[in-house]
Amino acid sequence: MLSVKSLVETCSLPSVPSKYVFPFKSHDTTLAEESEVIPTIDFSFLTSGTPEQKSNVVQEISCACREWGFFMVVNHGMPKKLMDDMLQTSQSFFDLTEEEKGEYRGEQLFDPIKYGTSFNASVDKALFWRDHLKVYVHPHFNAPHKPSNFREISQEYCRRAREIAKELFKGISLSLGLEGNYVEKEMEIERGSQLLVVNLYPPCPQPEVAIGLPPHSDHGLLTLLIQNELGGLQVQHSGKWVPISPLPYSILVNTGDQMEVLTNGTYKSVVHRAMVNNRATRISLGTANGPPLGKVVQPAPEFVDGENRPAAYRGIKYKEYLELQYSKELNGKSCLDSIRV
Ligand SMILES: O=C(O)CCC(=O)C(=O)O
Ligand SMILES: [Fe+2]
Repeated sequence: MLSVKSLVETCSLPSVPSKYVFPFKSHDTTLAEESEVIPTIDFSFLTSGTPEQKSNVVQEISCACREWGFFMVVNHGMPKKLMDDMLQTSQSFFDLTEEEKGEYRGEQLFDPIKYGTSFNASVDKALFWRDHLKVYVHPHFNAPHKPSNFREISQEYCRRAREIAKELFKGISLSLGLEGNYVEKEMEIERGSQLLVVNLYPPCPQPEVAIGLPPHSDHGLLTLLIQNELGGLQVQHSGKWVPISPLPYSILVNTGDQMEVLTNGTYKSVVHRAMVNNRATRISLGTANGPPLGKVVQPAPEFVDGENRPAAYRGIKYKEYLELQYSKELNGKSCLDSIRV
């Protein structure tokens, strides 16, 4: 199937082709007040703050996870140049010819490197205004061989993103009143999976009728996301859509479905979507940090209490959960709903 980038570049489209028209409902356009902003977490307090600063930031993580499931991390130590280089080499990947990128075209969910469009075009009802590159980067590192600097840059970027995720897992564990290494140990993060997802949203002639990514929650434990200067991400909060305008060089973080299952719903995954624009290409780059693919994730005993609080989800291998998500259209939290007890 034609990539959106090729569609835009080869045909001068006056309007969006009908298969890209997204069935928005009227309330889908309700935006939250501008005063609604996601919490900001100062990462440096977590790693090198005074005991008081650390305990405050753990408290802030607790509120952010309970009330939002989405927050912006600053002072995270990821070098700015590395963030710029990562976005740049990702853009260069999409700038390769379709023939060059075609090597990585595939429909198999667990292909180590997969270039494509939409989400799963064989089940998506409407197509999404989005091309993507998905690379499994941990525990086995993979990278496309073009552009030539992609391997080196993405390896360093993903390594650092994993380090940041590990510290956040510590903060999250403490915020749940557990030992700092709880999530890391329980979810075997040392050999856990990390999936790099690059989203390319070319300019769209009718941004109000198409969507980049429909409302969905992320499948993993924790997603770290960066983007170029163009907005488009919106997070669902108290029934309204909150547009996200991240500070330059901040990292957006959100809790995913595995976190909701592990904590038996204490920390929920959050629904978000990507809107498109008619000005320029937006690029976003996420790393989904999860347990090993073979790990069965189920509500942990710490969050289950007999009949007072029974397990609300059935245990399922992370790999099978990914298969389940890929077998249906991407639609809010429908995948998580299907494993609710
Ligand atoms: O493009 C964005 O801002 C969001 C991307 C996203 O939600 C995802 O890749 O799962
Ligand atoms: Fe997402």
